Amino acid sequence: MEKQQVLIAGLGLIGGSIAKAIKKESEHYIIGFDISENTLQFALNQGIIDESSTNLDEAALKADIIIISAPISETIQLISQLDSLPFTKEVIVSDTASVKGSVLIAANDLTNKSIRFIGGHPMAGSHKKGIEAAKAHLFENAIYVLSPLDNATEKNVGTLREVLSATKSNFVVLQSDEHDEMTGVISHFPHLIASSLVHQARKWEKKHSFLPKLAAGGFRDITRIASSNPVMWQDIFYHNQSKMSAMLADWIIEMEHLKKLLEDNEREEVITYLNSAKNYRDGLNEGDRGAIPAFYDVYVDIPDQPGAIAEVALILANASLSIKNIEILEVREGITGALRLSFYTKEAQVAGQKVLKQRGFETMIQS
Ligand SMILES: NC(=O)C1=CN([C@@H]2O[C@H](COP(=O)(O)OP(=O)(O)OC[C@H]3O[C@@H](n4cnc5c(N)ncnc54)[C@H](O)[C@@H]3O)[C@@H](O)[C@H]2O)C=CC1
Ligand SMILES: O=C(O)C(=O)Cc1ccc(O)cc1
Repeated sequence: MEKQQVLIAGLGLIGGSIAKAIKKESEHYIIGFDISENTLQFALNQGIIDESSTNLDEAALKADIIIISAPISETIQLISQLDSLPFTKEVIVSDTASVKGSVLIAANDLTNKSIRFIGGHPMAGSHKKGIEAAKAHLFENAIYVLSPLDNATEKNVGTLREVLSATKSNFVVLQSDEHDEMTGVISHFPHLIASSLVHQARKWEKKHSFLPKLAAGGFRDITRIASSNPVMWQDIFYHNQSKMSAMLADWIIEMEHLKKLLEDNEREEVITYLNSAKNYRDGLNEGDRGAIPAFYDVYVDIPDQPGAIAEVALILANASLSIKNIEILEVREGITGALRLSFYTKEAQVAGQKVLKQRGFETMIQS
């Protein structure tokens, strides 16, 4: 395709990662815009962008594609700023905000005939923020949601997809309402619960000062996301308020039900409850279950000694098996610890377990 002038407005974790991926995989020209001078300087110095701009209007008029990757409330304001610009050609405008409803309402209000709006949301991230944390491979194999408005043609969507193909993500088209409901269930609401669990532990620590030392893998797993950027998550809850509030109401009913089961000593019913949750979660591993990522994990026991992790990594590398994620679980001094290795496919998971077993490692796949 023809070389595109891509403007990325907001060069933090997400904008920076998209810029890095496009720069790495294509010849497109990237202009960066951000309110932070330091961010722009960093992006230029690191070769993440070709040109920096502190004037959105000037930069936008040069662009074929504009990707706004600022906080949600800022994104809405930047979209409306574009409306008054005298574009001389068609321009594709997209965003990366975690909530699509309020962004698409703002985009729907645009009167500028040159703008073709395609909402976007790459479904991957990290607990870090800012350009320093940006990674070209952040969205590899992740879902990338696109929500085109009526003014965007198939060709516009194709052009945007082609430029974003550098991220190596998998595109799905969703309407904003279904997007906000689904991300509410699998991303936004769990975040709220994770933070509330941390608060609960903190309250109980007043009675039991030893409590944090008891916090084992389970507590850490379920509260990991509570360590993410609080300002961003507040913005997400605010913009997805109606869905979040409905989910909280649902959750409170569910908790009342559980409370009653426990108070009435309904042991069989509790087993049934836990079993059906286990079966559903385990089923998420199988095959292609849409926007829910599969978990192809292998647990490996390792001795707590220098070189143990390197040995596991080397065995997998020699078998040409790529690891999506590697996590150290519960390594305590002098005793066996465990690694959780996440693979991209079921085949790689099985092959990974096999080679590690052959080399004498204790392994497990959760079933
Ligand atoms: N962090 C994550 O895990 C994910 C975040 N998102 C969404 O992507 C968007 C960006 O998030 P992050 O990159 O994580 O945030 P970030 O905090 O790392 O970066 C935001 C960047 O936007 C800049 N900025 C703020 N106001 C601006 C304005 N008015 N004009 C230009 N630049 C401005 C900031 O200086 C910063 O460089 C948010 O809307 C978020 O909901 C989407 C997927 C994952
Ligand atoms: O919370 C999650 O699911 C993440 O792991 C990262 C993330 C955060 C925000 C998004 O909009 C999309 C993905």
